[in-house]
Amino acid sequence: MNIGIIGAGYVGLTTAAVLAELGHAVSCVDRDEEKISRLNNGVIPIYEPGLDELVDRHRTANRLIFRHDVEETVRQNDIIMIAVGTPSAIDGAADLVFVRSVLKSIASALSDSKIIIMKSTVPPGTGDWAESFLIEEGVAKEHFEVVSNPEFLREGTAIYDTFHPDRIVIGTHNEAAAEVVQSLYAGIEAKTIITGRTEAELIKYGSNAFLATKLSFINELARVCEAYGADIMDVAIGIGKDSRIGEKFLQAGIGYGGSCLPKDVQALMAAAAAKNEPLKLLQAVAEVNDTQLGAYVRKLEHVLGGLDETKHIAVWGATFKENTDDLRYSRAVAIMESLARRASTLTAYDPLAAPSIAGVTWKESALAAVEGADALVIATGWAEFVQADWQEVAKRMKGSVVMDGRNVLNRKAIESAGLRYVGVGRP
Ligand SMILES: NC(=O)C1=CN([C@@H]2O[C@H](COP(=O)(O)OP(=O)(O)OC[C@H]3O[C@@H](n4cnc5c(N)ncnc54)[C@H](O)[C@@H]3O)[C@@H](O)[C@H]2O)C=CC1
Ligand SMILES: O=C(O)[C@H]1O[C@H](OP(=O)(O)OP(=O)(O)OC[C@H]2O[C@@H](n3ccc(=O)[nH]c3=O)[C@H](O)[C@@H]2O)[C@H](O)[C@@H](O)[C@@H]1O
Repeated sequence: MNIGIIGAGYVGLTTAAVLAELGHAVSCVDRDEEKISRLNNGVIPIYEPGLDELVDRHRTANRLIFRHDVEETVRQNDIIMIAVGTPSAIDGAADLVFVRSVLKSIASALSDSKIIIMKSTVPPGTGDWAESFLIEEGVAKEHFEVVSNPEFLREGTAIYDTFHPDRIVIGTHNEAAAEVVQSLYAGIEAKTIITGRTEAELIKYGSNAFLATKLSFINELARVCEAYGADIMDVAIGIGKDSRIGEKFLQAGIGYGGSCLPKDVQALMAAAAAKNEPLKLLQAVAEVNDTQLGAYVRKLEHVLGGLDETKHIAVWGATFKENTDDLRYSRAVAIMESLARRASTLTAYDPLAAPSIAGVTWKESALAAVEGADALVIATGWAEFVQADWQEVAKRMKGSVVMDGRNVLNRKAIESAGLRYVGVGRP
């Protein structure tokens, strides 16, 4: 099938590459001309394991093309997939400015029958609104069908997740359109859920909100463990073994970040509030996440006997999690901003990113960053940090405190190097 994907970000690029691999002819369009010209020169603008190889193979075989003319892409393809960003507006609601602008382009170019797939995460009711919007813009109803088809991939494992989804959700009551969308994914083994458009939109928000809830729950329980001298890692294993709860997403840490969980929690709260249904539970989920980092900084302060201009802190990790170069709502960046205001020296290292943060000096390696440090904070769970040479770290540090903000390190290896291990919610 011919598919035009609008938006060459994490979701657009991954979906484009996977659909090309499944045998479709894919055009991926972005209004960012520089991004498109880089893509046409074989430069992938994001770090996502496996994406470059897949894109390169299909681009050179002409199954995947990159362009910046949205209207022309709409004219030439039967299926249009919207994968543009839906960031938070000031009040936390999803800002649909990019979606609206894409719909305008679609309206100006649409003349024959199209299926318009909403891949972007959008609030409940957006599909209905998009349909009305296109009709108001003069498009005949019989010329299009808006279908919700939310995305559940995680950054860092996006290709694997897209080939092996837990489920494919298709939101439309139009059976023919549902069949076409389902056929796009032929070759992927997954349960397909065909439901209403608004239900599909809420499945996406509900899933991210539930994941965030699980994380704030375990992070709050980690505080209780800390107060009672118990180990949250053991407690999480014991809880997760109940198959009704599940073991995943119970890793306590300095809080969740990234471009989606924080924004989608806020957007669902805003959508609910707009219908006079305030979500108290999600309010608490966000609050726990917002305060998790402060609790950890206070712990560092306590362990060091004060956090002042005499202290040199090293931080490993800048991205919001490992295996990505994405810095959006990174808790690692937030911890650096907080520490830089108080410590005398802050040195940092990340394998992929070095954002400009006042007071932070970036080093070329993990070991260089710990030179002379009183304490080391692990803010992102990169494998390189987990496998660090702790004897060498101990030699280079001035102090001995290793703060594991992701509970990923091997405590024994650290302690046998003479260092002091401090996890989250661990004695
Ligand atoms: N990043 C992720 O892991 C996931 C994201 N999502 C959702 O997917 C959507 C996209 O997210 P990302 O890929 O992270 O976004 P992104 O910000 O990485 O990329 C969006 C792209 O859309 C382009 N764009 C914006 N307006 C345009 C227009 N009018 N015409 C053409 N191109 C336009 C931008 O230039 C940008 O390259 C969001 O709604 C997000 O919530 C869903 C699942 C996973
Ligand atoms: O809508 C989205 O964009 C995506 O949001 C998340 O994916 P992602 O943001 O890529 O990353 P996650 O793996 O969910 O991690 C989010 C944050 O939670 C943290 N986390 C995750 C798991 C855990 O056990 N503990 C924990 O602190 C991570 O370090 C990270 O900061 C969801 O997991 C995806 O299913 C969803 O498609």
